[in-house]
Amino acid sequence: MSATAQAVSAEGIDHGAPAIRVRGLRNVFGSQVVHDGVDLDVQRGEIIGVVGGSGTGKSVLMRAILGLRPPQGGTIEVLGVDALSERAREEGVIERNTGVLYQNGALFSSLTVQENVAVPLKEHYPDLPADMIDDLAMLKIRMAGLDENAAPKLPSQLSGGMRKRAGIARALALDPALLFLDEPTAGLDPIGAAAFDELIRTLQRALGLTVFLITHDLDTLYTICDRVAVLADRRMVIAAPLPEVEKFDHPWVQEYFHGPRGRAAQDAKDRGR
Ligand SMILES: Nc1ncnc2c1ncn2[C@@H]1O[C@H](COP(=O)(O)OP(=O)(O)OP(=O)(O)O)[C@@H](O)[C@H]1O
Repeated sequence: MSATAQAVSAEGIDHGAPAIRVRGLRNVFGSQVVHDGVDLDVQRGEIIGVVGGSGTGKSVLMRAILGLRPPQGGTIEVLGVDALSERAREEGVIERNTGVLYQNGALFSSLTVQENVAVPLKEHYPDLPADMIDDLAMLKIRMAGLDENAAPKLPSQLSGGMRKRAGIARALALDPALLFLDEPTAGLDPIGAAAFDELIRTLQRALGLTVFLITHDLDTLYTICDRVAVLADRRMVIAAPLPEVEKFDHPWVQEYFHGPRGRAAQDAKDRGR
């Protein structure tokens, strides 16, 4: 078997391919064109921060990459797999290799934390014995920085920060190569947000994850993102390391990074936050 053949798994995952490759993506709702020619490459093992004004289509982009909503045009590859293909959808390839933390945590309110984390395990590995599922769920709960005491609690019995950690535990359930986070620090106080950023960075390094992170939080961009991608004018106007993005000549970018909040975040980074 050649090296190339070995790098491609039975389910079609190409371990040499970029984590995400989007070309010419077009998304339309009725008469509203949200994306018109979005291109994006996400490299293995990077944390990419996706920013843009409200309604520029950050969540729509994430849902398209996850195969949750077919776009009106363009191509999407995730780990070398055509994410829009029938086969990928039918076999759940993208779902099995990605973990997602939605904005509100999206936990099942009637299930405990441990039961929530077990849901994807039971769905994808129905033959796993129950005690093994419990052990795996507990491991993910600890990896997300939660105490074991949180496991039997319902989401309503947790603080906002703990709920997000429970969401991360569930996102990690299937040992994904890619983690998608939709505004992970929204609603957290600054100390909680900084701790959450730290958790993401630690997990990314320890597990070699690729992280696609939608955020409005400038501190998150400055502290943990390797590159920043900016959605504006219905496309990705730049995807580059922050120093390059800060200098990019675009009105939204200039306002965002050099307005009062942008300057405060830069100062905080310089002081070591
Ligand atoms: N299911 C849908 N039906 C109709 N329009 C939609 C749908 N989903 C998204 N849109 C529209 O697409 C645009 C982009 O939405 P999206 O949620 O991706 O924005 P966003 O960049 O994530 O915004 P925010 O930063 O405010 O969360 C919005 O104008 C929204 O109204």
